Amino acid sequence: MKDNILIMVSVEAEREAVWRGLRGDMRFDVRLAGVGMAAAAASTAFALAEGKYGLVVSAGIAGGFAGQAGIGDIVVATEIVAADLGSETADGMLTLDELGFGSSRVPVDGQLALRTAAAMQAAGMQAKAGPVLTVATATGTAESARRLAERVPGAAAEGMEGYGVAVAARQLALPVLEVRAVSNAVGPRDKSAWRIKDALASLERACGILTEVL
Ligand SMILES: O=C(O)c1cccc(C(=O)CC[C@H]2O[C@@H](n3cnc4c(=O)[nH]cnc43)[C@H](O)[C@@H]2O)c1
Repeated sequence: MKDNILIMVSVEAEREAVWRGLRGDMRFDVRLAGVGMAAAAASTAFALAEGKYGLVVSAGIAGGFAGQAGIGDIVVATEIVAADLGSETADGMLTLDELGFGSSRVPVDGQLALRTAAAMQAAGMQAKAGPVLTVATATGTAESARRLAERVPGAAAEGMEGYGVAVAARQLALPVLEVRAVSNAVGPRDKSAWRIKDALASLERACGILTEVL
């Protein structure tokens, strides 16, 4: 890709891991989005107003859904889904699409997502392509994890920023990718079980592959 690429991460530790992986590739800018959809959308819009980019990437650590992505695995989003954005009803949740207020899903370039995941696999990484959820509240119970997996079949990972980054990119008709390294299982909250170092090491390696694929 000839155009510059904007990578949005939520916290400094992620930014450092991404930078190490990019090994000085000057096509990439890495910016802090903050935590959560709103901060991510605002920070991305600000970054896009300042620079000219051909692709926007949301990157960071994430929770992995059981049976889909384990600790240290990489998930490249095939779609970015705001999984808890909408309205609760007695019969379940209504998405933005069902409410007629736009869409809770942002499509990504499916070919690019598959190619990126395949390049990571070819380099020996545990990587897969699948839906990545954006949630306002990190999942903390088995029941919530089950409900989300049912709402979005094949959901592979959840983070808190992807949809915000993607909505900002979409305003300028820019393509978007989301790359997440799994630090914990989606389910009952147990911060002592988070393997942030492992996830950051995977994220670093994944970003090395991005320099070859993009
Ligand atoms: O404590 C640290 O050293 C540290 C280093 C890097 C990142 C963190 C974070 O806590 C980042 C928060 C960020 O992580 C995403 N995330 C991770 N797991 C989940 C999850 O199970 N559900 C939702 N989001 C998750 C999320 O995108 C947060 O913004 C700490």
